[in-house]
Amino acid sequence: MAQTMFDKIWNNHVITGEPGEPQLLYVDLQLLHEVTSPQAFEGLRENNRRVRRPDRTFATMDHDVPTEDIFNVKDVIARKQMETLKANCEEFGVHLAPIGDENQGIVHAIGPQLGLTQPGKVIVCGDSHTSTHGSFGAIAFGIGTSEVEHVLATQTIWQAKPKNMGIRVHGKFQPGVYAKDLIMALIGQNGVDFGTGYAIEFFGETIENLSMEERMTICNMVIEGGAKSGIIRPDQTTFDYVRGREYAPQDMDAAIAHWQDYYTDDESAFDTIIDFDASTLAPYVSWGTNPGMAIAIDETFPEPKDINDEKAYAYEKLTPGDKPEDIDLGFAFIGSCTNGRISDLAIAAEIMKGQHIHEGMTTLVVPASRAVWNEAKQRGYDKIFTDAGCEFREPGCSTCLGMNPDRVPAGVHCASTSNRNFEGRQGAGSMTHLASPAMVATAAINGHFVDIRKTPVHA
Ligand SMILES: CC(C)[C@H](C(=O)O)[C@@H](O)C(=O)O
Ligand code: SF4
Repeated sequence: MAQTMFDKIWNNHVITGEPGEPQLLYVDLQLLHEVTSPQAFEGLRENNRRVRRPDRTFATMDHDVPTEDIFNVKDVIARKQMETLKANCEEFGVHLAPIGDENQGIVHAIGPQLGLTQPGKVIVCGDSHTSTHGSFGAIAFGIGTSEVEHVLATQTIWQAKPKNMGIRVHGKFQPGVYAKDLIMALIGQNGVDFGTGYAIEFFGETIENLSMEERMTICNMVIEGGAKSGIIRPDQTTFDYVRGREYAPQDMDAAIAHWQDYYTDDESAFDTIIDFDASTLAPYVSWGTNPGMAIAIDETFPEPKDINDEKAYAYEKLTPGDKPEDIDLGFAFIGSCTNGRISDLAIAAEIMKGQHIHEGMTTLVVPASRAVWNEAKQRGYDKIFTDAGCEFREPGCSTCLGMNPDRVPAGVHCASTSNRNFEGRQGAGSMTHLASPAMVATAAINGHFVDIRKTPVHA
């Protein structure tokens, strides 16, 4: 029977258990952050256990980082979580990239950047956007804190195998359309649960032509469409990205040969397939309180179809029939594990160069990692952003969620490159509108969204 890449990597990691039932998988890499690891370490301590493979475990700090003044953690809970992570990593011998460290950053940015994220691996983290790492041709998914403890203790995890969905994408993006729009459109058109029970492999010419960073954006958000994982076949783009990174395989040629063993046999291996034409895709903007409530920039807000839509309109203070241009923005956020990498900042910088953000707008540009921060400074983006009236911050999750001081005030609409627009996500009473970095940068300048296909600047 034909097998997908997901099936093959899965089968190669099964330790015990029958097909069709939960199986025990070997875990190649566990990433940790300060929010979901404290109880897991506490559990180890209580049971007098150690970390089974510290060399396959890597920790960083991201969610709680105060990006304006990183060493001045005023919030008591945040400080406690970070101090606890540091103490736990010391006690259990786990490598930690703390605040200020060259390798620190959002956990889903640093895995790829360090070469820890590789094709063929099973990668877990106590964080839902772990799906990001699947863009390298790995099985990657988020787990709960009790599972974090299980993996720390045993380097294994019990899992029921999801079904396989293939999303075949063809056609070239119009200028001003990006990977973010592709994944937002898939969720906007198919709903926040279309992927439930599935691992999704993205393939086709459009995907093959994307950079690794764009592929990461797509897999990052599959979880918002309900999927367990996203996965993309590793190719030359992947190999070139991994090669030479700190934790990359010593013998890349042997590794590449091995990774190619995992390729999906043929399309009959998928339980279901969706076709998507990228050539007619427009930039997307979310209007509501989940990522499925999103439309193309040239559409109008839909009539509410259920009570959830009605509630979303009431929360967002928007009216069906209005357009994304009508949203009166007060805040813009460029960052997060979805769109806080160097190529995202490059696009935003290109647009912001010589421009100024709209009067009354607050705009935060927050690199996903220290390495991105360094690179952005080297390229002079920090100056472009500050000259344009933005704040260029230190790396962390920042305004993606209100766990640190970078919050959107109540009643303010925020154009955001992040991945979730839930009620209060960016601060109590804040209203989030998800979009690509180019859309958000342009919106910051205009004070409202515009159809960037009609503006001259596209990076
Ligand atoms: C804090 C963490 C558990 C959470 C997640 O799992 O995704 C966060 O990263 C998020 O994006 O909401
Ligand atoms: S950047 Fe946002 S989505 Fe990503 S890990 Fe941090 S809080 Fe979660």
